Amino acid sequence: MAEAIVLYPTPAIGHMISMVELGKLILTRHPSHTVHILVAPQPYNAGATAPYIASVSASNPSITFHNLPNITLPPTASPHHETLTFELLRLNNSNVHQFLLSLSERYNIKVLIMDFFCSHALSVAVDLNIPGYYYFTSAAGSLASFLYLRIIHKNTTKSFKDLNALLDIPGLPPISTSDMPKPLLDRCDKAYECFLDCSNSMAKSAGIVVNSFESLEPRAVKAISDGLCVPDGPTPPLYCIGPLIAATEKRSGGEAVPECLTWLDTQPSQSVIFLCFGSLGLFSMEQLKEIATGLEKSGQRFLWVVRNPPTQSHGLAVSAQPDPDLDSLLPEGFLDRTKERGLVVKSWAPQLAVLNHKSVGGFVTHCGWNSVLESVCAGVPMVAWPLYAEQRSNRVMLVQEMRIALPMKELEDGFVSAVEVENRVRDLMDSEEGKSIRQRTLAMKFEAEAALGEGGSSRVALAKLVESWQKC
Ligand SMILES: O=c1ccn([C@@H]2O[C@H](COP(=O)(O)OP(=O)(O)O[C@H]3O[C@H](CO)[C@@H](O)[C@H](O)[C@H]3O)[C@@H](O)[C@H]2O)c(=O)[nH]1
Repeated sequence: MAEAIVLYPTPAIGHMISMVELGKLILTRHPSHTVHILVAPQPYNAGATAPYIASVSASNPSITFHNLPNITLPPTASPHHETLTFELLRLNNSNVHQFLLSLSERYNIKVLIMDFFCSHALSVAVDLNIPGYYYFTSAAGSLASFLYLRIIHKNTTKSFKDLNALLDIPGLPPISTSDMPKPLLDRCDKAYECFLDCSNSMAKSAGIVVNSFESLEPRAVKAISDGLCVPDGPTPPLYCIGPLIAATEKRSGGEAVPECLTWLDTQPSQSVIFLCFGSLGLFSMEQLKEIATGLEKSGQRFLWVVRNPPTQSHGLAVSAQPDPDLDSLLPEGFLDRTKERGLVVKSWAPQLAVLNHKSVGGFVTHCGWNSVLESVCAGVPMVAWPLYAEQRSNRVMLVQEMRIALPMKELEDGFVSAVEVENRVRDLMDSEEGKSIRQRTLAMKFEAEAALGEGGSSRVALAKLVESWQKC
């Protein structure tokens, strides 16, 4: 029977791409395997996946996608969209069970690799005697804090929101409780319970694959590998196989080059700062105007992706957004006054191609981990402006531990002033501090290449990973 690897991503586009890249990577080293990817329905619009799935299917015959049925979610009191994701994936367990059973009639299933949001599926893998691994799509430092959550939970009765303390997590700089992901702040919330379950399941898995590389986060990797984050039992083997980022899209001859790339062609080398905030990040109109004022005053060249403000309280693009009307959103005359040195793109830009353009010299990012890795691989230093999920703790690591970003500092209510935008952008592009961050980021780019190259740490980790399930 042919050997099958089953991958179970979270259906959000950012998570799915990362997991598919893992599948492709396994196939490049072990072309005899087949990769089967489970596609759960999305609980909210987290980026259209259908065109992406179609293009991957067309160009990779060894990768097959399998849709799981739609599920109606019961109402939840939790205000966090993460709860919906956990719940939807939990309710799919019987479908996953069914799917694995039927696949096992035709294939020898070697492994089930789950995104951490799919943590409930570990019990299905255990039931069917299939090794269950996790794929962690964020930093090793974040993984350290997720694994250690169980221990923090045991050691206090208070919610993070009531603690106002610095957390001492192995392998990380001190992290303020307020920098923990929002869904973790209230221990009575369903989302907290889901993450805690996930922390417990991960500690019991056959292994954890993380999209990072050792020299980017040596302390966090060592703390996990040394067992410090799971002090009350064995730590599953850790495989740092990153950085895994989607390959830059190849353009066919007849395809139009996006305007922002032709505009970048006309700009001096490393002169432009790029501002883009992931697949879900949105700002209020007031905040957009403030960013515009800051950019204008900074005098720097910029390329800025602007979306409509949120219509719901989450501040996330949870439903498909129409393109913004820039004239009504941005300060009067802004576009005209900055047209010689700035370009505003509506809704979405080809980020990877932009970051790899020679004219781009800095990146203001929401600190989503894929964006961080893309920036590192392009050697572009960052200004860290976290918005949601684990991005606040990513900022702490990027600034204090990896030293490849400057922090954007917000006011207590989360608002960032024009002066802060102006200063931070200027600091990154034009100061001694910015220069040292640029050099360090460039060094990390070369470290990333070395990790993925022959004999590199990530290449070796991937070989060990595949070997681990061959033995089962
Ligand atoms: O205009 C845009 C906006 C985004 N992207 C791409 O979209 C992806 C965004 O991924 P990421 O930076 O990881 O952000 P999110 O989509 O917000 O990712 C979620 O998943 C990540 C990995 O787990 C977490 O680190 C984040 O906090 C979480 O929000 C990247 O590949 C970008 O290149 C574009 O190409 N153009």
